[in-house]
Amino acid sequence: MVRSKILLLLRLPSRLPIHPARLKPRRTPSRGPSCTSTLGGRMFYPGSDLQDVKRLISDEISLQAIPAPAWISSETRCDPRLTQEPDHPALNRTQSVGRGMIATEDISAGTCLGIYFGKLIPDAETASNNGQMVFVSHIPLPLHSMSFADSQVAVDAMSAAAGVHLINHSPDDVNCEFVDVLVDGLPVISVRATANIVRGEFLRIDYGETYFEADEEEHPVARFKSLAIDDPHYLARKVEQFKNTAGQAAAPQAEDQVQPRP
Ligand SMILES: C[S@@+](CC[C@H](N)C(=O)[O-])C[C@H]1O[C@@H](n2cnc3c(N)ncnc32)[C@H](O)[C@@H]1O
Repeated sequence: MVRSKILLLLRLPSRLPIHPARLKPRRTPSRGPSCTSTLGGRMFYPGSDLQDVKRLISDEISLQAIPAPAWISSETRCDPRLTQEPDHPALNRTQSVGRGMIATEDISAGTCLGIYFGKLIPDAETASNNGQMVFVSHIPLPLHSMSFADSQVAVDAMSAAAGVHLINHSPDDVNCEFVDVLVDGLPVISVRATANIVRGEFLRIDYGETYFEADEEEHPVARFKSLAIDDPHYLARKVEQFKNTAGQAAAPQAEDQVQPRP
């Protein structure tokens, strides 16, 4: 069975079924676009070589094959009905969990929402440095990585403006999940909707039980819809956030909640 796992710059999540080690940042030269596999005319894994891909699609790994979605060659490699929100509130509204991904239209359960796109990192690099993951991107930005547990080949998700690597964590009440699939014969880590998602709803995915360590607190994330700046509730929410920051407790407002799905 192939298991997905997520790795973050500077820290490996110990909650997911992956190496319980920390990701050490290390800049190494890119190996260049030697992979000949393409999707939509673009290099699928620009930093990988063909051997990496062949190993991943060996007989040892059997993955469900899905047709290439229309958005596969887009910059974000995700459903165009998803967009980045710069400020995903935590449930108590005094904190934000950073950027998040949000649906701009209703999306049905089962939809492939995007793929975890990036460079393949081969065994030698993932296993190096006493089992600690190696950060192989030449881009000095915080990157997110996922890997196929059985293959030990990781993917550095390059920081596109938006993409499924920006989906925030929720321990329960998720509306999507990680799934390993083959797209046009290439193994990818995809994100699939597990429920009907309504317009304006934040995506919520389970990173796993041991992702958050002492240095980073896990917050229940809001199921709130994002509010447009001209929404009558927008200003009220900002005022409430300001008050909360000043130390006054406030409970979530019912009108902001996404309606329960059937
Ligand atoms: C895969 S990134 C998600 C995108 C991220 N919010 C950003 O702006 O880049 C994972 C990081 O988002 C933040 N995050 C996501 N969900 C969270 C949650 N429920 N509680 C606290 N932090 C969360 C944490 O900083 C975590 O390390």
